[in-house]
Amino acid sequence: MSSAIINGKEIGQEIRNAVAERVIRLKERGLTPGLAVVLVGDNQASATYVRNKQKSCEAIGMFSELIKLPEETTQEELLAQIELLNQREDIHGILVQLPLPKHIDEDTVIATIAVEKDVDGFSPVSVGKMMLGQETFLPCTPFGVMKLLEYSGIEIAGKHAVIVGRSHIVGKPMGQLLLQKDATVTYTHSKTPDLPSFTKQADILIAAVGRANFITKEHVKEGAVVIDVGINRDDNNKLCGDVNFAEVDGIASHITPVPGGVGPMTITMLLFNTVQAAENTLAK
Ligand SMILES: Nc1nc2c(c(=O)[nH]1)N[C@@H](CN(C=O)c1ccc(C(=O)N[C@@H](CCC(=O)O)C(=O)O)cc1)CN2
Repeated sequence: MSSAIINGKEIGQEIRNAVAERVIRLKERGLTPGLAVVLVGDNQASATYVRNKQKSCEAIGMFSELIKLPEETTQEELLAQIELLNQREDIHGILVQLPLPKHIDEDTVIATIAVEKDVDGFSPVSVGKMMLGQETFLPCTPFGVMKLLEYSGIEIAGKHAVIVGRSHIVGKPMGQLLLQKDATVTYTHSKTPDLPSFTKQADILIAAVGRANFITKEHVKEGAVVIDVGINRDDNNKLCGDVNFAEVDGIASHITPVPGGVGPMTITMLLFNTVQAAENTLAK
């Protein structure tokens, strides 16, 4: 029997509808949530993601502004732009699209975003608060995965979650969020020896390693929930995840497809965080 598909497009749309209602309420109070999207350089994939983010904002009545800077922008110029956005009252969320050109230090740039506008949840203060379980903006991709599990009725407490990948924006926070919901969490990565001996123990397997079709049937326990965070191109330039879907389908109880699984949730949770940031300004 095939695995149940966790449909990120459908779940994302349901959440976006609820976020759109919150935008209407804010506008009734004279406040339009505003997102600034900063894109540096000519990365084509980044340009597409940024366009999608702006379209998604418009679709639910939010304001978005694109700050498009050339590849040769200096770090100082970029930091000055962020400082200006930090001051603007019509901008509630700021995101700097990653990756940045090599001559710019991502950590320094992210740390410059005001924490109350850090809707990507990447700044050291946001990450620290998340680790402590304090209220803050959660990074959009792991936050989206938590929503996928919740909307699919998947129990987390007491389950063994195995994360493959240890990036700052997905793997590390993912483990923390699952831990906060009482999962037992194991972190693994591309250099873990005998990886299948770990992944085979997973009730919930999160693949966030960034390698096309890396997770095969030998990695997956019968009945596991498999969440594929990867966005890769295969040898035929076709979009694919970190999980070999054809092999794992039928072994997992539930699986996310690529495209249409985790990806749409990343933008959904960005909208969610930006509306929250706007609401927070009224609560002050
Ligand atoms: N500042 C940030 N930079 C980056 C982030 C991020 O969360 N914040 N994440 C990724 C890219 N990303 C958003 O920026 C992103 C990637 C993929 C998708 C998505 O919807 N994917 C679709 C397929 C899209 C396609 O056809 O190419 C899917 O999986 O269905 C959304 C957002 C790195 N940078």
